[in-house]
Amino acid sequence: MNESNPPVRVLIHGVTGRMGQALLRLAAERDDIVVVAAVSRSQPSQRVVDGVPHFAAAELPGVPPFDVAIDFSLPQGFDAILDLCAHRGAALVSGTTGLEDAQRHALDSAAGRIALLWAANFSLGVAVLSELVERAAAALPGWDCDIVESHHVHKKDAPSGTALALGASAEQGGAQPRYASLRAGDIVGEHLVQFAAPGERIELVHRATNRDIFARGALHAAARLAAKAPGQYRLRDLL
Ligand SMILES: NC(=O)C1=CN([C@@H]2O[C@H](COP(=O)(O)OP(=O)(O)OC[C@H]3O[C@@H](n4cnc5c(N)ncnc54)[C@H](OP(=O)(O)O)[C@@H]3O)[C@@H](O)[C@H]2O)C=CC1
Ligand SMILES: O=C(O)C1=N[C@H](C(=O)O)C[C@H](O)C1
Repeated sequence: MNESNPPVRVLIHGVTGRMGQALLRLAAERDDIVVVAAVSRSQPSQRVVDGVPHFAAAELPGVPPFDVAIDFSLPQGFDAILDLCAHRGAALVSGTTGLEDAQRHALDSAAGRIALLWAANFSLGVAVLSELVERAAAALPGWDCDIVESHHVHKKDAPSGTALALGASAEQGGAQPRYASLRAGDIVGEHLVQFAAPGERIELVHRATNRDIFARGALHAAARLAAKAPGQYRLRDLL
């Protein structure tokens, strides 16, 4: 880090969650990012943790200045962080899944004012899988296409955001995907895309075994997005 590039000031939204905790831990290892605020739905048990001020969702309007928010919360929390970023002119990286259509439209319109990246999955492996799925679908017209996703028992939305994004890639290639969801134990995230025809089957699988991969991808994107002009960006634009 040289003196002309001060660290990007980050707000973590959903800090008490599985992803929020990984983001906080991994952000501390980087010198291009400084976490200036951390927000959860409920009142924090400690006001400052390791030098980072913590806030409840109701206190969001009063958080200190930040360059980019990283949001891994729930759909109920999404509107408030999008509004705050738009109001403050700050960038937003969001991985929150299960958003309503109206929330996706709000993202599209906010892109006129701020730099935005929403991605259903921040792993490099899923980005590559997505391209493979589109190619396979295009090469296998008329084959059955089924997407099976498995996650931990605490996950609320189904099908997962990643399954729906892989389904969109399959549709791009001409397939008509069906979905199945499993919730079991502590599975971090598995996605199987199966193409089947009489007498043969192709299976493309991604298995995430550690959610640090998602957190690293989101932190990397946030560090780059902070300097971007308003607009909607894809993960691959920021690699
Ligand atoms: N795109 C990707 O690569 C990935 C996306 N995800 C998605 O990220 C999201 C979070 O996942 P995970 O960490 O497992 O979830 P958790 O349930 O563990 O954490 C949710 C977090 O959001 C907070 N929260 C809930 N409601 C609100 C609200 N109204 N306002 C502000 N904060 C709120 C919770 O606070 P409190 O503790 O106070 O309730 C908590 O900090 C999910 O949508 C999941 O699907 C997950 C992994 C990867
Ligand atoms: O909730 C999770 O855990 C995950 N959610 C994302 C999704 O809905 O696809 C990404 C990953 O699979 C983990």
